[in-house]
Amino acid sequence: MTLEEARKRVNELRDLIRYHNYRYYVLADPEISDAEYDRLLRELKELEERFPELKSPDSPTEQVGARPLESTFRPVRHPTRMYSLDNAFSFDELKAFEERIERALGRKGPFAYTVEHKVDGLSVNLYYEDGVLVYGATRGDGEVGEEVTQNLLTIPTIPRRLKGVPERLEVRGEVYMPIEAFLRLNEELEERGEKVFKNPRNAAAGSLRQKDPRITAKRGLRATFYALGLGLEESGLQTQYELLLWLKEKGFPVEHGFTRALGAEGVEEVYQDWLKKRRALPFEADGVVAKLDDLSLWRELGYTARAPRFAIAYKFPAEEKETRLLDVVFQVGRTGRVTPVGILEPVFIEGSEVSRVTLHNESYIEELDIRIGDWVLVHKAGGVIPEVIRVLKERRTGEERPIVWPETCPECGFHLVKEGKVHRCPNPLCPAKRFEAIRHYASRKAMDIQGLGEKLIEKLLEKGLVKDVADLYRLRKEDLLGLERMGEKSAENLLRQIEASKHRGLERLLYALGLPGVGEVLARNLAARFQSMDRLLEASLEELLQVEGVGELTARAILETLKDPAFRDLVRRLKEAGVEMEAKEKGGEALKGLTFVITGELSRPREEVKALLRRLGAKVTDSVSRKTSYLVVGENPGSKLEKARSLGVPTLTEEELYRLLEARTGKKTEELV
Ligand SMILES: NC(=O)c1ccc[n+]([C@@H]2O[C@H](COP(=O)([O-])OP(=O)(O)OC[C@H]3O[C@@H](n4cnc5c(N)ncnc54)[C@H](O)[C@@H]3O)[C@@H](O)[C@H]2O)c1
Ligand SMILES: [Zn+2]
Repeated sequence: MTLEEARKRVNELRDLIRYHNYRYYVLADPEISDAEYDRLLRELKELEERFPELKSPDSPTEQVGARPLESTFRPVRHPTRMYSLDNAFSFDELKAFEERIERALGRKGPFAYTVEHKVDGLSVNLYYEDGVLVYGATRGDGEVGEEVTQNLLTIPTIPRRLKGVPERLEVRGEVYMPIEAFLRLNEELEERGEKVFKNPRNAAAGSLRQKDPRITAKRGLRATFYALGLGLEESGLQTQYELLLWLKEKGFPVEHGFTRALGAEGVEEVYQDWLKKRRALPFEADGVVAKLDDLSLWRELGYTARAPRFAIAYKFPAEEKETRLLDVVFQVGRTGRVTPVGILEPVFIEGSEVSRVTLHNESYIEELDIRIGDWVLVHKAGGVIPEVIRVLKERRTGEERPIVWPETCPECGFHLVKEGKVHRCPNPLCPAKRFEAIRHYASRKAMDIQGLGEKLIEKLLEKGLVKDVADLYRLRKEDLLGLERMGEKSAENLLRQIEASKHRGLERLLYALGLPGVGEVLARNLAARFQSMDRLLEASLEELLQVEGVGELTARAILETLKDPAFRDLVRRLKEAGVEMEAKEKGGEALKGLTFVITGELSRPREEVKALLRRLGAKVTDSVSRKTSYLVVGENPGSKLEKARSLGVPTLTEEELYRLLEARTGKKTEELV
């Protein structure tokens, strides 16, 4: 390659990468996979190394993320710069990283590292002064980010006040969307026929940068922290390991798995171990991060324009394979929604065969512009979920056929109804709905009826022994013995399992009944709020909206189901069968961990309010301190108000207090006192 050719390619690559940076960082809507992006960046890096005269400080290889655009958010300059991380994709590259360190320090390894999960989210910087959170911001281009304090404050685990910390402190970490919340959000979007998010990282970025923090609040974001900016020196910490423990002690959520390892070999061992356990994580991890443990070495090594020299991201494999879309079948789910599923020519990806891939909904198909017969690029999102990255349109022959939605339900033949971009089977007795409903009800995280597998459910439905989940409780041994391959013993076992499932509690029952949009977490939140099925059946839209994690759409859909006579009948029959309908976790501690102080006159006797707060698990004290969670301010407040203001303690009017109680307990204040 001549210099001129290299120059041309370098310019092309820079343009391309800048475009993808914009899609990824600014729009949170990438067009290509991370692996494809990484390949472009790598090619650029290699060219710049081969032709140093082409290096330039404004090359994407020298930059972090992207400078935020003019937007609704206030730009903030970070007190100290934020960086990205260099990557290693193999053990050899990891060793090369350690060798670079050896050369730079003029000392032989192996060195001690702290190894952490590389949580796939977006980095944020929290800035505290005198222990009080002043603002939180995104990384942006490392120098200037966007202030997103209100949105960050919807994450309940982010501490607002700290004790015993340096006067000026920056705490850095990752905001992410747990996989469960991500799947729920996408299901909600699918139900609405809207565009789904490609992965939890984009969903997190899109959710954190919402104009309306109330929307952010419904998205269930979480955060984990792992670094300090300002304040690191003053903290007196010696190692990264200590730093993580320190963060934890100060009240920050810290991803728990972190560990120490010696040398590249030690890091490799942790990596292999975590790679195996990756599927069990509640969040998506795209690799591990190894950081030199000894912080004094950080000072010696310093940073490149883009990344620290003392740390490396060792990425998990992200295999991508080309294959063909052979056909599309249509599946009917519990809610009757029809989901297109792509049938692929089987390919092996990261250890298992992939032959089916969800195509989500009509919007998704339109956007991908995918046709039957197309060549597609496929990977496993998060190492688990097969996903089409892109259609290889350049390989089209003209023989490809558009995907045609069926007019009728593939299971029962009912005419499908179309609501916006969502196709639905309106038949309440559709067998697909029944099968799915029973399978879900019996599943491990729901009522956990072991032994009630798919084959058996099919047989029970075929023989007409059950029509819905309530019928499970009417099964007798004779019924079961009449089934193929069902012995005395397994029949008895199954009946015992069914019996045991009566006592799982409201939390599990709500999940098991498959209320629209209600996953495990939401089921628990609903149970905590309403405590009993009877209370939930009477819930209003407003009450539902107050439950953490319930969005407008979910609330409406839940309400509709609760009012549905068929649902009510099902609940009645389950109750008659002896299925428990009370929450296992009692809501008596709705205010646990909070400390209140009251000033001024309230509309109720102060003692009554105090007693109420205490009954709900809160502490009530007489003077305002940094420990106070809220100062309740009545008429003619005293000096406590000033004190609270000077300490940055949040205040509540009486009205606001009652709203808080209602939100936490799901009960009107009148019902509580
Ligand atoms: N698909 C696309 O079009 C596209 C475009 C731009 C970027 N990307 C992806 O984004 C990556 C670059 O993004 P980046 O600059 O945020 O870097 P990165 O994600 O490769 O790694 C750096 C980041 O990791 C995060 N991190 C997570 N856990 C951490 C821990 N325990 N310790 C320290 N940091 C931790 C931090 O946010 C840090 O900034 C690329 O490698 C690419 O995969 C994709
Ligand atoms: Zn049907």
